[in-house]
Amino acid sequence: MRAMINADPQELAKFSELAHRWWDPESEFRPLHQINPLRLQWIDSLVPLANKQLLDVGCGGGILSEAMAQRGAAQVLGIDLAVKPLKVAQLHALESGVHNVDYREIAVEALAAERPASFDVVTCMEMLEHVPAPESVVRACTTLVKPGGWVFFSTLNRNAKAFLLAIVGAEYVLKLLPRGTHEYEKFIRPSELARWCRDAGLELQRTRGLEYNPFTRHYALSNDTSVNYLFALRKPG
Ligand SMILES: C[S@@+](CC[C@H](N)C(=O)[O-])C[C@H]1O[C@@H](n2cnc3c(N)ncnc32)[C@H](O)[C@@H]1O
Repeated sequence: MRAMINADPQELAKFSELAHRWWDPESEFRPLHQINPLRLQWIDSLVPLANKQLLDVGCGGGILSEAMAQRGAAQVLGIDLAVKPLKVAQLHALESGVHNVDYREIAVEALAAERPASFDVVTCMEMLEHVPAPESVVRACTTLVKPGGWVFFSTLNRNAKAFLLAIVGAEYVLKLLPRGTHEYEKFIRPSELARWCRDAGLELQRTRGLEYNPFTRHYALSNDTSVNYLFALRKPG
């Protein structure tokens, strides 16, 4: 019997369908391209990535995985369950001549059973709001990181402002994202994510918000976690 996989096939199909545009900075993936230098810089400032073993969970087309590899990581493994984005990621790394990144189609829970305590840093960005049981992803990421290592999550908060900005604004008014990209019920309050992390055995170190300015069309890190936010956590050593 096949084990139950913690994934929504419609979500995976959605990302596969758009995969060929992943690296087009003017496509639906423009927001990921824009936030990438900000999150990369923040992560690298907390835990210098050079010579580290990194895991990027829900890596998609590899925007963050490849950037972390280029920062000098010893090795980056990007995993996802959508096949086409992984192929795009692989091809892009080949074209960029980046050799210290690998991609694999495997559930994070399965990798946790295979390679516990193997990574210095685990990143899982903009992914938790697309899975049926995000707390299971949090537990698996905790298993995968070495004692003393760091885990980073980013996701969307669940409140009226996030609904207005991340769904009505981004999908319907500004059309930054295709309609149906996000489902409000799957958004996660910081208090919920903090509880799952605590229960898994992670200690919260820092929280940052990500703000979008529709006039300048730019993102910035801020203290406002009401829409998009990031957590930096550590597994006790
Ligand atoms: C919005 S994209 C974010 C991609 C990347 N993490 C980034 O921030 O640049 C969400 C990704 O999560 C992946 N995803 C959704 N459900 C997943 C699951 N259950 N396991 C692994 N990846 C999943 C999708 O295929 C997609 O690549």
